Amino acid sequence: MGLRFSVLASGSTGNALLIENREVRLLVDAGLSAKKIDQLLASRERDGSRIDGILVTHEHSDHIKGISVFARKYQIPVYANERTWQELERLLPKSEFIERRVFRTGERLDFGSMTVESFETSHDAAEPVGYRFHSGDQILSLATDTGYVSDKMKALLADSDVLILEANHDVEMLRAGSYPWNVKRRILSDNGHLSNDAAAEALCDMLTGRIRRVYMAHLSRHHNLLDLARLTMSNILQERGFQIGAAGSMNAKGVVLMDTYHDRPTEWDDLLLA
Ligand SMILES: O=c1ccn([C@@H]2O[C@H](COP(=O)(O)O)[C@@H](O)[C@H]2O)c(=O)[nH]1
Repeated sequence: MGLRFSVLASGSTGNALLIENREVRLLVDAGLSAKKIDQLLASRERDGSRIDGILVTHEHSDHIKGISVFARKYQIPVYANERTWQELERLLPKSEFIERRVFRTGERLDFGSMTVESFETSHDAAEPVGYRFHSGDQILSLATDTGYVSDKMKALLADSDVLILEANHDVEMLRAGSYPWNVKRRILSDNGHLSNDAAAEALCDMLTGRIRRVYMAHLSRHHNLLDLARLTMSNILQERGFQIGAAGSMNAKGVVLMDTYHDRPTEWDDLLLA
């Protein structure tokens, strides 16, 4: 059954991903106000009353800010692993009124005809995860907020039709930027965020034939630019012999690099399309 998704918002001002097939609709993270999430959903002609679950990647505010209000307003169950739940219970207002579901890291959960699998990422949160969504023979994977892509992650992510992958910063922009040194050190660490170069290097190991599109996600507004991320990643990939396909081209050869935005959703992506 066909999967489609829209990255509703991506970056440290708030993250949310909408994914659905004909029967099931899920949100991953709700890191913006509930009002803003309502607006973003409306712009994709959806609303909160038909969301079957909210999956949480980790407890940082840009991933959970709107969860409490949104989940309670529409009575949507929230899924996270045990250690993330411990943090959510501490951080979220009125968390006792949220429908609490445990999604253990590494397990698969069936949501009707959609199966979701979580996997460990490398970030300075209690138990951060990424997710893979299976519907029929289609797979979408999401890996943001990770300072490092392990071989285990690479093997999972390589087996995806479409990948949403963090490309947070340009290393030189970050080094020259105004963040305090301890913040820069954190971002650059294995428990921080992937740079454009690191994302491309990891991608080189993952482009083994299946991945057709990669969404460059969680870009810093201070230390990155969409064009710079695209150029840096394209250069590295092309140097290694990979072809970069044209966005929007139905018969794109090679991998297509796609944009995400802080403040507006991406167009629907039907995984079935070439
Ligand atoms: O003063 C700050 C600014 C940012 N952070 C954290 O750094 C990373 C990257 O942020 P970008 O906005 O993508 O540049 C993110 O995790 C922020 O939360 C910070 O800790 N302190």
